[in-house]
Amino acid sequence: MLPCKPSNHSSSSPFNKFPKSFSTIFPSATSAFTTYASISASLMLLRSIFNDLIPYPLRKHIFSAISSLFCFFSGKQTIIIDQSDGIEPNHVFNATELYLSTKINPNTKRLKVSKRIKDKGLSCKLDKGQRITDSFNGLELKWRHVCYEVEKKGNVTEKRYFMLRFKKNNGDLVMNSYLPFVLKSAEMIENEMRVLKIHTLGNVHYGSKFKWESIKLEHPSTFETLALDPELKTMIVDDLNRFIRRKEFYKKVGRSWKRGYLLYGPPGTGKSSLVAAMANYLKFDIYDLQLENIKSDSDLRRLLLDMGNRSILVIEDIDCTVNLPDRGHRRHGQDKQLTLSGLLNFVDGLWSSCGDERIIVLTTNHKHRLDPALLRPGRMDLHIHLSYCGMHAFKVLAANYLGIEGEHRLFGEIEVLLGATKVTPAQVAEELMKDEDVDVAVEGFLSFLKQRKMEEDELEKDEASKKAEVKESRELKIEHKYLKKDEPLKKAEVKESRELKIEHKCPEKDEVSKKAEVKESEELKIEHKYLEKEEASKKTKF
Ligand SMILES: Nc1ncnc2c1ncn2[C@@H]1O[C@H](COP(=O)(O)OP(=O)(O)OP(=O)(O)O)[C@@H](O)[C@H]1O
Repeated sequence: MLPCKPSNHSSSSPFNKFPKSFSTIFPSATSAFTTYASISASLMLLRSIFNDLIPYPLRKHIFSAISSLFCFFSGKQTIIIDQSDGIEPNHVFNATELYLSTKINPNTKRLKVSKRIKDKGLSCKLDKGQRITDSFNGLELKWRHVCYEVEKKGNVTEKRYFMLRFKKNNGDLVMNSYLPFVLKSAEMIENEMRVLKIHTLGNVHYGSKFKWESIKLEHPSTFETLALDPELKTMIVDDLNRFIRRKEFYKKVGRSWKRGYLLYGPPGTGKSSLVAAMANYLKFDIYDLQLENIKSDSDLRRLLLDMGNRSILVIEDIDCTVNLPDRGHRRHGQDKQLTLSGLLNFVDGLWSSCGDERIIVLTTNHKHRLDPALLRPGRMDLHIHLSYCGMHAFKVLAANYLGIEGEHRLFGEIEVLLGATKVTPAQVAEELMKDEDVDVAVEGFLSFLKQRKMEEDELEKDEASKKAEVKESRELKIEHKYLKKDEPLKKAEVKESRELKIEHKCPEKDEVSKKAEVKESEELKIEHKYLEKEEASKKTKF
């Protein structure tokens, strides 16, 4: 530690080390402060006089003329990016703000930090007046965030812009490469930070008009956690990637940039989980449309037009939500009802072109019940069948729920049973969650499968015996019918035989009568002979 020197104004004062003239040149701290205060007061006075005397438009012109003059001599070029373009927000401004928030460094003196409840982390922005230097392809780019106040009819509003300065003659590079790079980077950052939402029809309806209401989508399903056949999974992911990167292709071939998926399969096979995985993968919002709440085609049209881009419209259980009459079956006086054609119009009609990057997903447990018009190519581009759990899907679930990477001693037995039973991924998931101990959980699942197999076998037996019963009763019915059919035949036969008998009896009768006739003729003959004899004797007497 340095020893404290006693204060001695005579020779030890630092000021005394300088020549006498120096202390007269530099004023004391008090007089310097007084001078500063009076200068700034005069400047403020001048500023308010300037503001009062010169109207705002003229002031603006003066300032811009001064800054142009300054730019001319400085050898720099300047780009101004205003907060708004007329009444619309300026997309470049928002993108710049987002991009620059990633360029903040420890030298940045003042930041604005915020976080909304739904945001993932803190968001930092440049405060007004702050500067940042960026570099791009060896070019130095100086940004400044400028805020100013505008007074209009007594109301003061704050306006903001970003000022970008760079060396002259680099305008082309900045306009054609750097600013597009800023926009692209901002889009990527936005995707990264984007809070996905699920929109549903609110309970409240304003003047009988339903409105979308949204909450944060927190479904954790991803393609990694989804238990699907690997080939099917790859096919779906490839299809989504192709759809996203083919904006220009859709334009070229004259199709609206949308894609339709039909997911079908038994309950609990992961249809809703697949929709959530798609949304998380693409960073698309979900619009969950419950058709049973919609009364007419015009309601449907309005809701669909209210949807945002980069979204997935989901209509779950389309086969049982509503009974949609089609164009031909619309009853007279019911023009306002919801129709199948109204829905189809959205799927591939004119309304479908209102909006970009839209995916439509219909789900059903019974594909065969759907109207063929809905399944026509071009409406539902891909039909995805989600089925019972196979070994691949089981391994994904075992890894997710129990952390089993690779094999387990009971997997062989499980594979055989899975091939012989019908178990949905939802049932597997439920069983695997029953215990935290891996072995206990897998053993539990194996006994569940055995139990299922026994139940299914019994059910099969029951069904087989029922089928046999049904078959038997059918045969009996057929026999009965045959017998019934035979009865008139038999009656006819009996009648015929009777008639034949009668006919048979008749010749007997004839014989009797013939005999009688013969007898009669014989008697007549005898009578005749007797008469002839009598006459002959009479003749001899005479
Ligand atoms: N393929 C799967 N991969 C991972 N988990 C799944 C899968 N299928 C079902 N599950 C699990 O089962 C639960 C229910 O599945 P989900 O709701 O996706 O089935 P669904 O086919 O949509 O059923 P429903 O037809 O009844 O709506 C999910 O929360 C998930 O935990």
